[in-house]
This record gives sequence, structure tokens and C-alpha cells, in this order.
Amino acid sequence: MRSEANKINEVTIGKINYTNAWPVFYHFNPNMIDTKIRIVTEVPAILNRGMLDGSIQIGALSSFAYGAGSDRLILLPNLSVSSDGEVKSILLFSKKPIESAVNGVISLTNTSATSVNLLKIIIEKIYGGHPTYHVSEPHLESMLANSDAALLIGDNAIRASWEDKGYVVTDLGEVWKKWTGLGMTFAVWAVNKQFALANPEVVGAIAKLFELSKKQSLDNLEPIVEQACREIGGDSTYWRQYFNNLCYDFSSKQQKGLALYYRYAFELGLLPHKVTMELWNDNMVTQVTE
Ligand SMILES: C=C(O[C@@H]1C=C(C(=O)O)C=C[C@H]1O)C(=O)O
Repeated sequence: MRSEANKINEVTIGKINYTNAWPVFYHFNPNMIDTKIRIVTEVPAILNRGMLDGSIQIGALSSFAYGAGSDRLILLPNLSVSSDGEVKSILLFSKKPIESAVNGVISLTNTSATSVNLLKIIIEKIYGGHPTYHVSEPHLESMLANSDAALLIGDNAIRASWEDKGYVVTDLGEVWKKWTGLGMTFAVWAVNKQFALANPEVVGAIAKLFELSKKQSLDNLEPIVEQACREIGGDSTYWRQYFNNLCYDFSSKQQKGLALYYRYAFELGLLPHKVTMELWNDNMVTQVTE
């Protein structure tokens, strides 16, 4: 069903401003299609809002936010930020082992949606804990000034992991893998459903450009590694391992891990409804079946 009313002249694309998403954006060149494109570079929480209210039509967002808006959004094929175990940048910093924080006070970064809910699932389902949560700006020391543990993601987590302040550091990707045997998908790429149905060629072209960028980046990580060293710090060995450890695909393996996460999020009331994932494929919408 094509609706002329939904055709627009400019497309707004959401770009996550963390290194973990760079491979899909690094070689993304909007000049290769003849639609006017505006790119919004922001932390996931802000992109999530834009995708859910329709002000951003296409781009990366927290996988949790896709789940929340799955009636309005369609996933783009084979794009994600996932890990199969340790992720290295979704970290809970605690003053004592995690068991002593699960009924205490936990500060949550205000930049995330997937990881804060992953932490809630882990604490409730594995530890049976019921902590008090505070949402804060992602500054470790001020977060820990009045809490037992603090959750950071992305480059804030990476920078904090380089400083040894004696905190216990728990990698949520690793805990999830140990407990479920599955990987976890933190970010997905999605498109506004109405926009996609009205502009299938534009969506197909943009999805191809993302895939092309991902391929070029993974074929040669060095330019991204160099930029990460320059902008974030650390050395090239760290960044090579960091990017190689992440997975940017969204095949049935990643879908399985994410489906379980959605199931638990619904069971615990973190999501108000069950999630059926829908994928945009060759300008067609297909349902992901578990
Ligand atoms: C791997 C990461 O994944 C990110 C985590 C997100 C979240 O928790 O909502 C959102 C987007 C991802 O890029 C990370 O931030 O370290």
C-alpha cells in the first residue's frame, strides 16, 4: 500500500554517537542516493525518542526501543550491534560484588534503553533482587557517590574500564551468555513503517548503503581503529579487539537472543506487550519466527 501523502523530500537518519556503531556508519555516504538526507548524531536514548515519535525516519536505536515501538517500526536486515558473550562496553561498576548491590541502590545511565532493562532482567531473574534505581548522567564517580553500583554503556563505559579504581566490573553481555547460552543484541537499525511503505525505493537504497559501509569497515578496520585511538584514547590493540568482538549481523542467531530478551522484558512488565519482529527484505516485510 503506497501513500503519496507520506512521501517526503528529506529523510532524517539517526546515528548512534558511540564507537560501537561506527562500522555501520563510517563509510555511509548519503550522496550516493538522490534523496536529501539529514543525519542526527546522538546517544541511543535520544534517537529512541526520535524513532518512536516519527521525527527520525530511519537509523540505529536501542533494541529495547524497537520492541516498545514494534507496531510503528520495521527492522532493516542484517544490521545490529550484538555480542556473543562479553561486550566490553556495557558494564556495571559496583563497590562490592554484585550480590551486595541487588537489593541496594543502582544508578543507571540516562543514555541507554536496552542495557538498563537487561540489567533489570538479570537482577530480578538471576538474583531475585529488587533494588532502587536512579537514572543519572553517565559520570561514574557522581553516580557511585550515592549508590552501590552504576551502569554505564558505550564510550563512557570503555573510558571508565581503563581506570582501575578498585570497583568490581560486571559485563552484562557475559552474564547474559552464561545464563541463557545466547548472544545479545543491543542496537538494531529500523525504519518508520508508514515511511517505508510510502518510500520503499529510498528505504532499500539506504539499507544497501548501511550494508556496504559495514562490509567496507569490517574488510579493513584500521581507519576506524585509528579514529577511535585519536578521539577516545586507548591503543590500536584494544580497539581491534573491541570491534572484532562485536557482531554487526542480525541473523537467526542474534534474533534468537533478542527474542528471549523481549520475552523476559514482557514477563517482568518492562514492555507492555509481546514483540513480533518484522524485517524489511527486498522491499517486503517478513515476520521473524522463533
Ligand atoms: C554495545 C553497546 O550497545 C549500545 C547499547 C544501547 C542501549 O543500552 O540502549 C543502545 C545502542 C547500542 O549501541 C554499547 O553501548 O556499549
